Amino acid sequence: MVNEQVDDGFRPLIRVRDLENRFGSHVVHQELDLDLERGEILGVVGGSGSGKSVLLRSIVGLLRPSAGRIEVFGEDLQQLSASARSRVERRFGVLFQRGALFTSLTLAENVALPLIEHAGLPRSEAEALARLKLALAGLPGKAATQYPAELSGGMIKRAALARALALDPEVLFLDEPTAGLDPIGAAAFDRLLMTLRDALSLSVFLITHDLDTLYTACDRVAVLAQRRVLVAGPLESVAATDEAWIHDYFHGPRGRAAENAARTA
Ligand SMILES: Nc1ncnc2c1ncn2[C@@H]1O[C@H](COP(=O)(O)OP(=O)(O)OP(=O)(O)O)[C@@H](O)[C@H]1O
Repeated sequence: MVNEQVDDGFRPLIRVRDLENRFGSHVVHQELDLDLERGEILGVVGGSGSGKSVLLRSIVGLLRPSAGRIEVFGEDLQQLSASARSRVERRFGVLFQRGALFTSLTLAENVALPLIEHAGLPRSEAEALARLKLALAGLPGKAATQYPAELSGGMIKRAALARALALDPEVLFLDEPTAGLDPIGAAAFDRLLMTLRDALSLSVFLITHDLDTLYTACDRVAVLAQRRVLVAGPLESVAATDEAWIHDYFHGPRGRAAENAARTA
């Protein structure tokens, strides 16, 4: 694997080595290595079914890998006790592919839930803090009392982001956050992500099929193919890799359009 890392003298925040994930005889990952550096937005791309979401679930502790090592903040997740692991996992914020908000709760109640359940805050304080998180995610004040069904797709994504930020995470995991958004909404979400990364010193693991996001928001890109991370590095060097899927992805009509848009921006 080619893994051009940011040489800032620190260990990577997340270090995945020799990861294997299999479901029965279906091997999804084998000998997969990946680093997430502190403060970076890492774009994770790959064909449908290449194992991007499975990788995310392995790192955040929702799926036990078949083999390999996942170090987070310098600690090997498999070696930790359940309570130590849950302390590590509390430092993660996750936005899943379909947002996964509770439809029977208002946005403030949705965002307050982790604050009540995991931080033990009383409801009134949790909901006050939830309103701040919703504002941080760019939602107007009145959104706090609205239900998910009353909102546009873009607002739902922002609310899910607010919930992912509820416990002040250090690392944010996003699974296709701009899927289903119109190009203007997607570009606004990309800008919000960069602003939050800078303001909150976040590190971001971002699964995306959105080429514009890769060009505008990501510091590095990792390509999943052939059960592993085939290449990881700055976008220009990844796009120049001589491999059929990578070539078609970055140099097809959509890839060229995204590159031109980024150049003229
Ligand atoms: N719980 C599971 N049981 C069995 N197979 C699974 C399970 N979860 C994922 N898989 C399989 O693992 C493979 C990788 O799935 P994954 O969802 O990670 O792909 P992906 O790269 O995120 O795809 P997409 O871009 O379409 O979202 C798929 O073949 C999927 O069917």
